[in-house]
Amino acid sequence: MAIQHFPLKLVSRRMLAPSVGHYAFVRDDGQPLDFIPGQFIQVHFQYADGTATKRSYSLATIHDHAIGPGEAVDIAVSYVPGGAATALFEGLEVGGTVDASGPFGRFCLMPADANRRYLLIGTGTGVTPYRSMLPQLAQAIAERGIQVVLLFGARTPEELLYGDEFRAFAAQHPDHFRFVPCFSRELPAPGSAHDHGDVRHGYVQQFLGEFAPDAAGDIAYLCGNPNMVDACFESLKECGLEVKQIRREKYVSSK
Ligand SMILES: Cc1cc2nc3c(=O)[nH]c(=O)nc-3n(C[C@H](O)[C@H](O)[C@H](O)COP(=O)(O)OP(=O)(O)OC[C@H]3O[C@@H](n4cnc5c(N)ncnc54)[C@H](O)[C@@H]3O)c2cc1C
Repeated sequence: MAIQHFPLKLVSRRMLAPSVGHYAFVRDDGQPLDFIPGQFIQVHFQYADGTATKRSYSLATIHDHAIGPGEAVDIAVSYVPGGAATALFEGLEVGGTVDASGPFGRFCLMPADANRRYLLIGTGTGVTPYRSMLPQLAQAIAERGIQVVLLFGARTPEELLYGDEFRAFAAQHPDHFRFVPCFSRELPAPGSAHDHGDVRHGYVQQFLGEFAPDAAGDIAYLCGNPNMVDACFESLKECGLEVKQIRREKYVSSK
């Protein structure tokens, strides 16, 4: 898939959590954006001294092929105190544009996968590739009857990005898709929206063993905080998964 350089115009934005924004752009050059769910784009800008820099953002768009002209190119941006791209995104108004390139990356579901189960593990905005993969997962459920476990690490219930959407998908596929939020700081209040039983209190890596990772049938995806990715990678290898069965995307700063 050819890498392209294109302008993105902001169409709308909303807060997903106190410090995470959902940004919906359209390509301002009227062209489609070919991508495979799980891939990311880069946003190019300059520091105050004029030095060029860029940051990477996973595509959150729920799609299973090219995003057509005028269709939304979605990303979720976590605001980092003092962050250069954070300042760019916080100051961006609807109608404003950013320079972007992409798509990049291989953190994707593979057509040749013959596994019985996907273990999808993410923290914070690291869950966005899985949002994008939902149509492909629905297809794999329909065609291959696969199981999917989504272990999503957030500090608090209000940081459960796209939680309603994942829960709705789980309700549509009750025998195949399990959504397990892990809250490191605070559990949902009894009776609140996220208080639906299948939640954990702690870090995602603490609960991997509960799902009995299985070298014979599993492929695991790890996305987000680099420490989480490393910890889960080691745990999964100890469970017998081969490196090729563990696909990783670390959200490191690309300054
Ligand atoms: C493949 C890939 C995909 C990515 N996808 C996303 C995505 O979908 N959404 C998203 O929000 N980010 C994503 N990131 C991270 C993103 O590219 C930026 O690194 C991040 O947004 C910080 O950029 P910034 O310019 O605001 O902060 P910077 O100016 O780069 O950093 C400012 C300060 O904050 C620290 N810092 C940087 N990142 C973090 C962090 N996450 N937590 C705490 N401190 C931090 C830095 O060390 C530095 O001290 C991705 C990274 C990669 C490599």
